[in-house]
Amino acid sequence: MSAPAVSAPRRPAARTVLAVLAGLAALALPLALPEFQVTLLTNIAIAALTVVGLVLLTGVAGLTSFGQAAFMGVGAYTTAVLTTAHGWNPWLTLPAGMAVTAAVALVLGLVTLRMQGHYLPLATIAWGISLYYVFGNTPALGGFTGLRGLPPVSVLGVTLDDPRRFAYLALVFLALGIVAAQFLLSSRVGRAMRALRSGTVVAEAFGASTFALRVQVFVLSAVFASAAGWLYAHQQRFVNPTPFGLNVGIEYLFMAVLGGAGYVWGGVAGAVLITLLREGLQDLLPALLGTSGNYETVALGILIILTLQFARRGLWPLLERLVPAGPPRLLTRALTFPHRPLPARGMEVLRVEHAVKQFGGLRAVNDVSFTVNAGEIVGLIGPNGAGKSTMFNLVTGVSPATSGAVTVLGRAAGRLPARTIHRLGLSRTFQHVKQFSELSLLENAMMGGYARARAGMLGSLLHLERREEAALQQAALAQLERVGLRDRAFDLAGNLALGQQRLLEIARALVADPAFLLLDEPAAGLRYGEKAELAALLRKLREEGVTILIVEHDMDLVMGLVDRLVVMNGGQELAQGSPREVRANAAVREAYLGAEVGA
Ligand SMILES: Nc1ncnc2c1ncn2[C@@H]1O[C@H](COP(=O)(O)OP(=O)(O)OP(=O)(O)O)[C@@H](O)[C@H]1O
Repeated sequence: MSAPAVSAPRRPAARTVLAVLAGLAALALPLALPEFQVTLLTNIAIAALTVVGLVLLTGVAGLTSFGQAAFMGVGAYTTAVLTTAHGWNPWLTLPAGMAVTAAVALVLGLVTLRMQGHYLPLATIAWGISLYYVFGNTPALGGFTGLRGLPPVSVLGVTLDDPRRFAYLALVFLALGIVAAQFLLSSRVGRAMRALRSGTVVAEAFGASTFALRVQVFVLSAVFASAAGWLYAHQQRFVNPTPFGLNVGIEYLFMAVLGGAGYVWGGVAGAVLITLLREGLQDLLPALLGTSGNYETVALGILIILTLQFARRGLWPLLERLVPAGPPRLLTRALTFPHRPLPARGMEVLRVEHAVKQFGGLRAVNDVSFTVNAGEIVGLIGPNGAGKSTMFNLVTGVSPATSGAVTVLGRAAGRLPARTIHRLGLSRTFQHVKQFSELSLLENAMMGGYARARAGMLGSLLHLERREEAALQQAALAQLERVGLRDRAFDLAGNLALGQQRLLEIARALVADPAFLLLDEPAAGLRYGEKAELAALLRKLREEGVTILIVEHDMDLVMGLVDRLVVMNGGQELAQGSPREVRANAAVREAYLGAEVGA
């Protein structure tokens, strides 16, 4: 698929038309439906609001939570207590509930979000259960019988005590939640959140604090649930612990999974489907089976298993395929990012002194020392297992050296995290490409500019970072042009051949405007012509003053490109020098070069 012309005259995209129709239907439904179904519509909107928050947390950032219903409970109980016991106006208890929920989520998040793998979901189950019993066992919260007599919400003097009016309030909340979530996902913070799903390495390599991001998205999703809890409390005018228990939390997760946990509209679709199915099956199944019981829960369980089996990404991507996306739009009004001042030619950019990296009994890097000066291209070569990638990890802050010293751009890298080293001016590619295949080339490249922009989560939710975003788009397009991928900018990265994915990684690294570029086997998978273009690009970067350290096995490319070489073998430094000196070195020829590159 080639890039659609950005300036082409636009008709409204099919998806926009459908979204407008959905909006109009939502406006008409509270008036058109019988009252019982209007309440069902409100229930769907409330559930969908919670699930949209869960999509951001679970589907986008990859943090599975079974405890969202408990956060709804915090919002619901806060408004229940403040309105009934203290006479607060519900419009004041909404932000109060959000603040209390955010505080609870912050504490829980700080304690649990460092956990990896299965431990985090288990922790969410633990506090989901705990909060339920806190609600039920606290006399001031009415115990298991709950609190009643909550006042109705009023808007501009109109009391929303009628289900039809209340449905509009719930729909407005849901619409705001959907818009804010979409805004967030199309921002630099949203892209970094997506990167969290595949671990921390890429996000940290481009300057994001992954722990801070995890905490932020966790708190944000809890705040979505809190707003839903406030709605629920004022819809029912009564709260008790039952709707905030673990089984309800699990059902919200099912909604996200069924609809499509990676998609905001998938979360909404899941909430609609499960609520309607539960309602429909509750009557239908006992009639069919001739006996009463909660058979609808069994049926929904089977449906979830089938979804996990046959449509892991949920139903939304299947629906999306039916409706073509509109032409991509680029932002226009961009601010200007300042260029990073480059170190003066010849200044030391990297100093590695007696570096050792020990893995158990293995010394992957064993007493290696070398320097890289500004404006040079230095090649790090050696046979497989020589320790080159391990050395990259020491320099980039992925893992600290066991002993020895690494100084990058004037700072002792020691135990600095990768994000801090990146912000000094170092940018990198990976030996095993780390792309986000569901994002476009443009979005992938824009990730490289994370540290150049400032907007945080709040600014992104409110779309206040558009000029910064436009600047990131421009920077990304310029670098895609440089690596020859500009005309595929709107294609999905997953459609690229391996060689092109490597070029995309180089573009992403360049969007950061680096002073020091580390390339890990950039030519692997490239065709002959592409390799020549890569070499020309790297020479051009050197002319511009960028310093480059390159690990590469293609000796034709390396020998014609680099100023100096560092040769490693078995974790040790075997030789250093110009390509000519290294070619002539007998030990290097024996260990690595062999006869193929005769002196
Ligand atoms: N995290 C780790 N734990 C244990 N051993 C490791 C780890 N990372 C690397 N090693 C080992 O350290 C040695 C050096 O590996 P490294 O990947 O740095 O070599 P390399 O020169 O990059 O090789 P290649 O060219 O194949 O990528 C290998 O024996 C490897 O198995």
